[in-house]
Amino acid sequence: MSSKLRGYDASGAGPSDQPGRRLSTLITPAQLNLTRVFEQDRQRQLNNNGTKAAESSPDQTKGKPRLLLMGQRSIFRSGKSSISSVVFHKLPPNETLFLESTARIQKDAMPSSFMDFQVWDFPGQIDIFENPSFDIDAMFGEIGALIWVIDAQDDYLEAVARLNMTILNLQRYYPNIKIEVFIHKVDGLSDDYKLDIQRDITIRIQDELSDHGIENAPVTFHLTSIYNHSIFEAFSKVIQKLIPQLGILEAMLTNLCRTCRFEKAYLFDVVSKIYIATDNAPADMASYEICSDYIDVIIDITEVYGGWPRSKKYSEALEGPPWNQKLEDQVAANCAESCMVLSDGNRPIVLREVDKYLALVAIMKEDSYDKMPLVNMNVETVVQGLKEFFEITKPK
Ligand SMILES: Nc1nc2c(ncn2[C@@H]2O[C@H](COP(=O)(O)OP(=O)(O)OP(=O)(O)O)[C@@H](O)[C@H]2O)c(=O)[nH]1
Repeated sequence: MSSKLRGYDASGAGPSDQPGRRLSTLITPAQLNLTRVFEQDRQRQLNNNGTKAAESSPDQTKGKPRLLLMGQRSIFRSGKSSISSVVFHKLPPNETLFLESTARIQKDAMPSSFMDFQVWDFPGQIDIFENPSFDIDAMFGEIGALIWVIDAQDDYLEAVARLNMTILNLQRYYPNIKIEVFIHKVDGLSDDYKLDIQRDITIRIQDELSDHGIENAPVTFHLTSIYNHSIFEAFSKVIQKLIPQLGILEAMLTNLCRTCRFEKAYLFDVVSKIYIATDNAPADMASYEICSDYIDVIIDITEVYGGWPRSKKYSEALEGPPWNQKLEDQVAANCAESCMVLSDGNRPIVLREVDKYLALVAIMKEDSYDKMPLVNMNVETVVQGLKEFFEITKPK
């Protein structure tokens, strides 16, 4: 894995003048274009949300996208707290059996995530539209998405009716809010039954909305369970909608896959294992699972072996002859990278940290392992590009 590949052009044209570093001082046309498009988008969003909402939101939450987890009231618990605990706090799924019912709104900031968003978990028994003490503007003014959780193993008619009411209320004042319906706890249901339920719920919601003259409301449906990767997949899709200029990220990964002959590449938020972008090849659950499990392996190994303090003497020995180089110059990446060959189908899998939150994970094609130096060069260039992308688009 060691190399001195930095400073080479990914096209293979030969050494370049350290593109990553040069770009940080000179602004390229691509950077200028991205900055301009991003600013236009931000301005449009501000206008859409209205200034009143922005003014009334509490300071500490300002500018941070917010995911609201809501679901049906009654004694049946749809699984909102379980979802948040499994995805964002690494709680093993079977330990959610011991979670207590949520009594108050739980506001959970995600400082160790790439986007610094918040997750608000609403108690099932609260109906915010019936309760005048809730400041609806503050709640929905800067919202990223509303996630409505329906328990598929229970009678869902009441949950669907309440969701319909919520959508109708929101559509009047906040037509741009994205509503993500998680048809949850689908583990243990047959594939046919899952699809039947999804179809039934979709029709009920669309019929109700069109009865009220609302067509094309931004409502999306996901089949989820905490007992498999479907919940991460669903959250990935939700988060992707919040990323400005996602298309640019996807184009970068698609190009990377083409030049390096990767089967699939994902950009992961390491802590939550949500993927925030992928290339344009059709998504498939199996490759996502392999890549996400690989992140777990790397994290476990890092916890055991990584980041340990080396004594000065030991470091000097490593940096001395025959290498005569600083440790950080002896590896391609300062932070972390790793590669391992999967035994099934001889497909190597490669992981490269982008920064402390993000990692690029890709599955290579069967015969591409011998092209590793070229692959490293291309990956390094894309990583520099990603860093610049997030520098330009980070909230100001
Ligand atoms: N089979 C199955 N059970 C689940 C799943 N997700 C959550 N559960 C179970 O559902 C029960 C209720 O979960 P909670 O997360 O507390 O539900 P909640 O919606 O937050 O409930 P309130 O806090 O009362 O609003 C727990 O016993 C979980 O183990 C799932 O995907 N599949």
